[in-house]
Amino acid sequence: MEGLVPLQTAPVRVVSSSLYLSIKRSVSGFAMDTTRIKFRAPSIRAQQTESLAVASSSALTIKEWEVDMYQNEIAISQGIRIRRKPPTKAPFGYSGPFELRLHHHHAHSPRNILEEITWYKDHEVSRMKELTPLDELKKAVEDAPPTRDFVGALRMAHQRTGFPGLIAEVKKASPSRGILKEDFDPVEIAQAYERGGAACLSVLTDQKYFKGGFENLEAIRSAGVKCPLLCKEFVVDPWQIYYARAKGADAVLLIAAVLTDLEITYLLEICKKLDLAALVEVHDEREMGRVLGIEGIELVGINNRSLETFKVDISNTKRLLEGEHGRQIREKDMIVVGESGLFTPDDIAYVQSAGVGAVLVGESIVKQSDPEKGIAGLFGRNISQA
Ligand SMILES: O=P(O)(O)OC[C@@H](O)[C@@H](O)c1c[nH]c2ccccc12
Repeated sequence: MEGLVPLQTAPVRVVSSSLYLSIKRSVSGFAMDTTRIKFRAPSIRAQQTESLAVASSSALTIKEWEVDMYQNEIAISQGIRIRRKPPTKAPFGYSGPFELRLHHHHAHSPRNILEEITWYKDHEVSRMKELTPLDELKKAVEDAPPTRDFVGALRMAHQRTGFPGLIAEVKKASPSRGILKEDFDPVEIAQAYERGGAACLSVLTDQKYFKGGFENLEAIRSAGVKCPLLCKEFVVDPWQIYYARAKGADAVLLIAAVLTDLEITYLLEICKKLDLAALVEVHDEREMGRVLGIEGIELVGINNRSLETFKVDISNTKRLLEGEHGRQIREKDMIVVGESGLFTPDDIAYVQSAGVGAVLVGESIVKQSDPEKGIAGLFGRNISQA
């Protein structure tokens, strides 16, 4: 946590600035005062305006490039391999303090699927923001009905059944498994999950890679499903949190492999403000260590699938809960969610004995012609009643 600015000085003003830009300004502490550059122009004489504008825009381009580079430096220092944007060439041949680093940024194509999704998301979000600016979302959020208690629902289900609380996933397809269900009716699936005893639901909202959508989230909510809903997205910008809340989410996913510690801290703060639960997802020891250093996390997900290689190994959950990390998790009373690759009652028993209080399951139950029965098959008994 060293190097973090206290939250009150971190920029809470998210209007029209991307998360990573605003955060990085505060982290690296250098003066990137774009407002000043812009505001100075009108006050000078007309014939100077144009050349100044050119100079300012070069200065701005350089500063923006530097900001990206600083962002990468911070991420690299935290062991984050996912680059948040395709690296661009240094503007005007300028390399600043990064001369020695530049050879790391040659690859202009994504190195793995998570990086590809993250780059695409950045692009998608900037387009969506133009259609629905943050101010508009803020108004929608004010009028939105209150959220339902995601964490409470998991704890209650655990008490009621003696099994880890189930987050059942409404997922049509994935980059690793292709189409999971052709005749996909999100509302029907959600209702079947609820009847089958799911504590909460996870709804994929990514269109391009998972064939999901925010319309599914909205439709499930307005169909009267009572289970709290997790918006399963690749969050790279605070705008997405407001959007998820406006579309009926009760919780959002934050992936530690793509977000720096400060970004997670900042996004958690926004979730708190909007009454949303946050599921912070890790895949390895390093990410688990980082997440344990961040205050205020109630739900930590251990993904058994690598989003870089697609390799699935459920012993990942056990490994990450051993030793010092497991001790800290118990001490903090966090709920651990075992995620991905769970198919049988033995799999459930295995991750339960490793220490999870909840599981996130998609493929094995969504594929069934009757997802309600799929849940009973997964647990080895009907969990819809006590
Ligand atoms: O279908 P599975 O193997 O049961 O996995 C569900 C869920 O864990 C998986 O969809 C998931 C976990 N973390 C993610 C992050 C993004 C997209 C998807 C995921």
